[in-house]
Amino acid sequence: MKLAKVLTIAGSDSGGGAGIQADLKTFQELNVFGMSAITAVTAQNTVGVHGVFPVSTEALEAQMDAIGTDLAPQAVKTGMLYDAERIQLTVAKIRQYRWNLVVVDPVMIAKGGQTLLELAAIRAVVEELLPISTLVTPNLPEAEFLTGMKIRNRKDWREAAIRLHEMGARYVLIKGGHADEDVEGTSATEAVKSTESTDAQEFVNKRFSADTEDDGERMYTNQVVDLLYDGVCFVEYSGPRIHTKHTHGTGCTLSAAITAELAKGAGVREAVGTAKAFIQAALEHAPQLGAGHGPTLHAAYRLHGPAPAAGAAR
Ligand SMILES: Nc1ncnc2c1ncn2[C@@H]1O[C@H](COP(=O)(O)OP(=O)(O)OP(=O)(O)O)[C@@H](O)[C@H]1O
Ligand SMILES: Cc1ncc(COP(=O)(O)O)c(N)n1
Repeated sequence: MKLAKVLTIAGSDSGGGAGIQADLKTFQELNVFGMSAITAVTAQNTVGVHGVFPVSTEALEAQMDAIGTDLAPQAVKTGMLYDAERIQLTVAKIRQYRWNLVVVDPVMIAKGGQTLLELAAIRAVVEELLPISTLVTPNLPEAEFLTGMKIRNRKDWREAAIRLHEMGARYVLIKGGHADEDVEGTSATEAVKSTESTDAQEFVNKRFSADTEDDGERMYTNQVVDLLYDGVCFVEYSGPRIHTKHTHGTGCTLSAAITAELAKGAGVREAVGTAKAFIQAALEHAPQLGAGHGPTLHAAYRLHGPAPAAGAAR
């Protein structure tokens, strides 16, 4: 059988747990041929992000052209795109080369709170990236940023998915890793307050004014649930919450696994189920590295098999 080719357009994580490194490890584990276009280099370890160095737009364009003119990928994933200029360039190349299976992980803020996407670029994510995406995979704070609404309960969660679908994403997966946090104090609202860009403040504040009443069902605590919406149906993927601080790169790994499965021909529902089992196993067997938030074990799904009860859709 022909080997499926997959491209990740994302930032490099020197610590190896997230970004390009997590994506390529995941692609390898799921038997697809991984390729990369690097948007920014981060100096990062389990303790935090110590530096962010954007790659020139010329260098980013040259990487995407090199792949587009020779190694046509079956599916593409975007991760940390850093700013509006790099988002616009990425969208232009996706259109030029007709890459039409596109998984967008709208990476904005690292687990440690450091900004990985300039706030002024949120407008470009909404207006340019979402309309060309097959699937968008925000975590809860990112879903709040993109929709402008607070997500306090399961009713809000579904409402946010509907809004993201209306904004142009064909499928929406809102991940629940952050559902055990204090929703009032999410990094989304805190980050808006601290930004120096008035354009970003105006844009995000306007979006946050569309608030909803807190009258829905409560969030989940013992389970981690990811919610998929296709414009008609909701599907929940549920697995036991693993109580660990080693969750660095879980979002990158999940979306990379989905991309790999789509490239091999799976449908979105099936691909998300496999990816959820992949990340569950990777978290359960996290190698306990570093002094801070360590990485997961990307080889765990192959070495130990899918974790029981992971990836169950209902
Ligand atoms: N403690 C946990 N136990 C089990 N599954 C988890 C846990 N934390 C996250 N997950 C799973 O990991 C995936 C990523 O979820 P999360 O909401 O943490 O995304 P994220 O914040 O984008 O990740 P990151 O920013 O670390 O890359 C989801 O499939 C989620 O269900
Ligand atoms: C280059 C890069 N891309 C993505 C993330 C998000 O991962 P996390 O939220 O676990 O820090 C990251 N830290 N670094």
